[in-house]
Amino acid sequence: MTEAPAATIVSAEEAEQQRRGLMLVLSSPSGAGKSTIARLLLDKEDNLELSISVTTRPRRSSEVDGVHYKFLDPKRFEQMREHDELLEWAEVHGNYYATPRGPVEEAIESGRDILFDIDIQGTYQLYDKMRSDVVSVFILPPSIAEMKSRLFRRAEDADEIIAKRMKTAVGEMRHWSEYDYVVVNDDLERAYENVRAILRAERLKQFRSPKIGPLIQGMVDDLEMELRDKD
Ligand SMILES: Nc1ncnc2c1ncn2[C@@H]1O[C@H](COP(=O)(O)OP(=O)(O)OP(=O)(O)O)[C@@H](O)[C@H]1O
Ligand SMILES: Nc1nc2c(ncn2[C@@H]2O[C@H](COP(=O)(O)O)[C@@H](O)[C@H]2O)c(=O)[nH]1
Repeated sequence: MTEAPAATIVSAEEAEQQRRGLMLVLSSPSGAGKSTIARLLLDKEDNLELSISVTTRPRRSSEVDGVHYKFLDPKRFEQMREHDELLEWAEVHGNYYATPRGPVEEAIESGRDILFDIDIQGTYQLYDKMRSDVVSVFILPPSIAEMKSRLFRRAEDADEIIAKRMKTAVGEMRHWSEYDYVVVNDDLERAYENVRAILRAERLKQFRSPKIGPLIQGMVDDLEMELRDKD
């Protein structure tokens, strides 16, 4: 009897490569530590890149144009908005921020995961446009006092800007339950490991790799046929 060719999932890597990239969204009130966690993830995780936002906010001394943000004047920001070049945009703490559309669409079509450090307004817009691609994580500080002291220790913003950010925090924190996951950033290493675990598990959700289903079915069919032949 001629044996049917065995179906096989060639490798876990190949199965993984066939999937669409996912959009990992990190949000938090200012000072909870989402940018710090984002940096650790980007350092350690292959196949994960940052969505570099555009903003009209002035550059901080520690920031590099084109690496942390693309810094634009309000006129150029408005042009991008009018030309539909932005996937989402929002006014946050009195400045404009937005996600350029092109790099995100290119990454997820090519199976590369993309990390967003964006606020709740932007997250809602991504939910509206591409909910099944989005995995959202809300980062919480262990306490409001610690969040405030982190903002002062960071020493990047003037006191009145910190006061404005604390005010905005109230509205932002009310939306924590709209996120897929909540991670408390008390111990940085543990918080980072939790977000990493979320990313790794989400990559394996079966609906992200639609081609894996027929391969699994083929293996089951092969085994069934082999057992039937032996009977
Ligand atoms: N677990 C932690 N323990 C102590 N300090 C932390 C922890 N996580 C982050 N920090 C520090 O807190 C400060 C704020 O962190 P970060 O800039 O990542 O906050 P953020 O949520 O991105 O704020 P923003 O929205 O204002 O950019 C930084 O100085 C960072 O080094
Ligand atoms: N909706 C969007 N929000 C964004 C984007 N880029 C950053 N942000 C959020 O703005 C605040 C302030 O950021 P900061 O760098 O000035 O501290 C923070 O909540 C960010 O997550 C964006 O493209 N869209």
